[in-house]
Amino acid sequence: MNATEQEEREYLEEIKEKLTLAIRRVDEAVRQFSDELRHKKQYIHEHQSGMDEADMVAAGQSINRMAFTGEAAVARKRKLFKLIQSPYFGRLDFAPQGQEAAPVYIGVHSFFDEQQRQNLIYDWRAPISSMFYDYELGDAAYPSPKGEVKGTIERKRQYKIRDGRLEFLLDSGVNIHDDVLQQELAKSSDDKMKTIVATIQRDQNAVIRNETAPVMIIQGVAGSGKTSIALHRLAFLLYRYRETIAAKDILIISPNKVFADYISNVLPELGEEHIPELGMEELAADLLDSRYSFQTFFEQVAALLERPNPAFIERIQFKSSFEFLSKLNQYLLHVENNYFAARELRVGSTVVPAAVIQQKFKAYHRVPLLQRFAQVAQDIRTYVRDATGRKLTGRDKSIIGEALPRLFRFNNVLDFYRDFYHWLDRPELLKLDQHRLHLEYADVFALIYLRLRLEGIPTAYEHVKHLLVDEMQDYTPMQYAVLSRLFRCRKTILGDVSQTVNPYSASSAEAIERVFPQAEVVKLHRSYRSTLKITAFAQRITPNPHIIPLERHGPAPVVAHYDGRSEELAAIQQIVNDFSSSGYQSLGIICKTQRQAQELHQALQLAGVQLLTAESTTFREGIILTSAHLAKGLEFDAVLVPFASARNYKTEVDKSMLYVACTRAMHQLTLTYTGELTDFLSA
Ligand SMILES: Nc1ncnc2c1ncn2[C@@H]1O[C@H](COP(=O)(O)OP(=O)(O)OP(=O)(O)O)[C@@H](O)[C@H]1O
Repeated sequence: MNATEQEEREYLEEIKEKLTLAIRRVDEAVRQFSDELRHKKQYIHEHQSGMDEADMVAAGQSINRMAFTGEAAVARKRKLFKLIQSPYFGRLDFAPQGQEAAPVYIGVHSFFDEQQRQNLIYDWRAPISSMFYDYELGDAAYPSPKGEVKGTIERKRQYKIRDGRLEFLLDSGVNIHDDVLQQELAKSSDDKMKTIVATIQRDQNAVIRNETAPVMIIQGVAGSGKTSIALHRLAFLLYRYRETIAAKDILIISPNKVFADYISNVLPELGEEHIPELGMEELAADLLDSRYSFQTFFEQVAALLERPNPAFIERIQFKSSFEFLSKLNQYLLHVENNYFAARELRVGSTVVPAAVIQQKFKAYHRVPLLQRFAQVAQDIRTYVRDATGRKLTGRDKSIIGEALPRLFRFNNVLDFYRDFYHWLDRPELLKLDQHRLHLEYADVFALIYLRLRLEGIPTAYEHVKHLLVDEMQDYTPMQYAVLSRLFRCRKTILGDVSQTVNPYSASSAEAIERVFPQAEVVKLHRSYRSTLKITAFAQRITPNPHIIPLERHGPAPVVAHYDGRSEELAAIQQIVNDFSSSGYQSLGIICKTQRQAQELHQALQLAGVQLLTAESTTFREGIILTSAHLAKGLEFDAVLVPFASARNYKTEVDKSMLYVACTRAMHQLTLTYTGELTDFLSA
C-alpha cells in the first residue's frame, strides 16, 4: 500500500466515524421528536374540553410540524446510511484564483459536518461538482450565485467504495473516467436500471444540467444512456429547484408497466422519491373519460406484424403525418366559420334577431366551440331581460339554453370526427366499430385533440411542472399536439428513430421539433451498452454512420442454422440450460411477436423462465422470454433471438423488431434460425 492509499484509507475511516456520529445524532433527534409528539397528543387528549377551536387548530398545526420534522429526520438518516456504505466516488483538488487548493469530495448526497461546520461531501448535483464531469486537470470554473468561480484543478481522483471498504482509487491526469467506465460497463446487469453518477460523461452532463431549454429533445443511438440521463436530469432538477418542484410535480410518460418498473430504482437510489408515471393509453382513457374502448399500441403493432393490410397501413401512415394534424386544424376553422347557423329566437314576446346571436357567438371566438353556448346563453338572457324589463322565468331560461346548441351542426365530438373524414372526402379512412364504440389506435389521439379544441383543456394535469416522455419515436405529431396543449410545463423528450416498433408512425427528432419549435435538440452518438462486435452486428440491420461504439470487447455474435424446428428448439433449450453456469445474470430471449414468445414458452420446458406480456407489471433478473416490442428500453447480459429466418423477418416492421432485439445485448448475442437467414443480416 503506498502513502496515498494509506492516507485515503485513514480519511475514509475518519469520514465513516463522522457519519456514524451524525446517524446517532439523528436517532437522538428522532427519539426526541416522537417523545414530544406523544406528550403533545396526550396533553391535547387530557385538556380537550378546555380548548377552544383556535387552540385546537394551533395544537394540530404544531403536531403536523413535529411530524414533518420527524419525517425529514428519518429521510436524513436514510441518506446517511447510504453514505456510510459509499461516502464518495470522486475528489477534486480545486484552487480558486489566488487561493490554496482544497479537496472537494463528491458523493451521491452531501454531508455537512455540524461540528466542523463544513461540507465534507458535496452532492454530485452541486454546482462545484459539475467540474468533476466537465474538466480534466488545469483551468476550470463553476457557476455560483455570486458569479463564475474560476481556478485550477490540481488533482482528480476516483474511488470505488463498497460496503464501507475502499476497493480502488485512481488518479488521472487525462481522462479520469475511461478505466472506471470500462469496469462499470463490463459488469453484469442487475435486474433494474442503475445510477451512473460516478461516470457521467461530459456531453451527458450538459444534458443533465441544462436549465434553459423549455423543451429538451434527446435523440441518441441505442445504448447511449438516454433513459439514464433523463432520470439523472430529473434528479438534478429536483435538487436545483427543490423549493418549487417536488417529485409529485413531475410526470413520466412511459411505454409500459414493465419499463416503468425497470427504471423505478434510479431516483430512489439517488435519494429522491418515486416519480408518478403514466402510460400513453392510461392518459388516453382518462382524456376520453373512458367513454370509448380502443385498440392499444401493442395491438396495433401486433396486427402490423401478423396480418399487414395495405388499407390499415395507409390509415396509420396518414394519421401519423403532419398533414393529418394540419387538415384537422383546417377543419376546425371550417367548423368555426360554417357550422353555427344562427336563427331568430322567440322567447315569450321577445324576438332575438339572428344577427345578435351570431355576433355574440363570434365575440367568444377564444372560447372552445362547445363551451361557448353557456356564455352566449347568458348574454341572450341579459338581452331578453333588458328588452322586457323583467326577470326571466325558468321556462324562458330553458328555451334559450336548449335552442342554442341546436343552432350548431353537431354537439358530439365523435360526430365531428366522422364529419371530418367526409369534409376531407376520405370517409374510408375512418374504421369505427359503431356498436362498441371501439377506436383504432391511430384515431385515439385525433379524437382527443378534437375534444380538447372543442371542449377545452381539462385541469387535471395543470400541476405538472416537468414532463418526461421516453421512446419519443413511437408517438405521432397528433400525440405531441395533445401533449403540448395539456402540459404547458418544461419537457424532456427522448428516443431513437432507429428503434421504432412501427415505422409507419415513427417520429424523428426533427418531426417533434416542428411541434415544439422552441426545443433544444441534443444528439448522442456514443453507445455504452454493447460490445464492439455486437454494435457492429446491429449496424448490419440498420446502419448509422454516426454511431461511436465504446471500445469494449467480447465474443462475436453467433448466428446458428438448424435443419428443422425441433433442432432449433432443442438448441434454444440447451442455451437456457447452460445459462445458469454462464456467469451472467440476465438472459433475454426476444421473439418477433408476443405470439411467438408464447408459443416458444409452451413448446419448451422452460423452468425458471419469466414470460413477459403486455399485462406484466414487474421486471426481474434471470431468464426472460418476450417480444421485441416489450423488450424495448431494457437490456440483458446475453440475448437470444430465435427464428431469425427470411420467412420470419421480411417486412420493414420485422426489421425494426430485429434491430431492437439485437441492441438489447450487453455482452453476448446469439441468433438461431432454420431455412434461409433473414436478408437483413446477409450484408
Ligand atoms: N456515463 C455512463 N456511465 C456508465 N454507464 C453508462 C453511462 N451511460 C450509459 N451507461 C449505460 O449504458 C446502458 C444503456 O443506457 P440506457 O438504457 O440509459 O440507454 P438508452 O439510450 O436509453 O438505450 P436504448 O434506447 O437502446 O434503450 C446502461 O447500462 C447504462 O447504465
